Amino acid sequence: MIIAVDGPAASGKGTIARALAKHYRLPHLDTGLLYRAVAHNLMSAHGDPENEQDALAACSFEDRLLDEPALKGEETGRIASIVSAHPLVRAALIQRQRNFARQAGGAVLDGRDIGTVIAPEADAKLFVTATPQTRARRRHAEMQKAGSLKSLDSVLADIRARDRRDAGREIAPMQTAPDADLLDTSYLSIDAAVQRAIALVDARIGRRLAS
Ligand SMILES: Nc1ncnc2c1ncn2[C@@H]1O[C@H](COP(=O)(O)OP(=O)(O)OP(=O)(O)O)[C@@H](O)[C@H]1O
Ligand SMILES: Nc1ccn([C@@H]2O[C@H](COP(=O)(O)O)[C@@H](O)[C@H]2O)c(=O)n1
Repeated sequence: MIIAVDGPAASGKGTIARALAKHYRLPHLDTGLLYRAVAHNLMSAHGDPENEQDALAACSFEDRLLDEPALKGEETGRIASIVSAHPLVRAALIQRQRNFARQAGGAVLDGRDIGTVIAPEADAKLFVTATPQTRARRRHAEMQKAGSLKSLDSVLADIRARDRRDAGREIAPMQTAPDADLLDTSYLSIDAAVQRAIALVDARIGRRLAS
């Protein structure tokens, strides 16, 4: 069984994807980490994220790099959203994601284009979202715990800029797959959001088995 969980920054898709993976006993891939790994390599090589060749040169890495804590930094996320707009970067990472999705027994993947590009055949697709203000508050709280002094207004501006890049790019833009279930977590606790996600996935699986 393949479950696709897409959505914008700080929407809660990773939290939900990890919970779904635990519930259905499936492996999970946060595909954002792949683009963050590219950003990390490019920054280490002092490359230009706007330069597609510099970004392509940063696409070769071992899976163990995905465990590097530095990948979760906000600047790495910002650079990731720039390099992810290059067609050659997306092409370099697509098979790695498809192989993960199509492994025996299936998987849960979260990102921006799982239900539309990586695994359009997924058995269940969720598009997780929340208001920009809610997402900024969540990201700001995360960053404060990590010692950041960045203001909430600045985090909101970053969230909006990231949304514009992710939804506005030519290739594989962030968008809701026609057959995805929308899950707005703005006014849901984590537990309520997870329970809702499980109900949506169970309903999709049930309909598929009945058809
Ligand atoms: N329903 C919720 N209510 C309150 N906080 C939430 C909820 N869902 C997630 N969070 C918190 O919001 C933050 C971002 O969640 P998460 O990492 O799952 O988002 P994401 O969409 O995967 O983000 P990104 O793609 O930017 O990494 C985390 O600190 C998480 O604990
Ligand atoms: N499937 C994906 C996943 C991510 N991206 C880009 O990477 C950036 C960082 O992702 P996070 O999930 O860690 O926020 C993100 O802003 C996207 O630009 C992508 O293009 N496709």
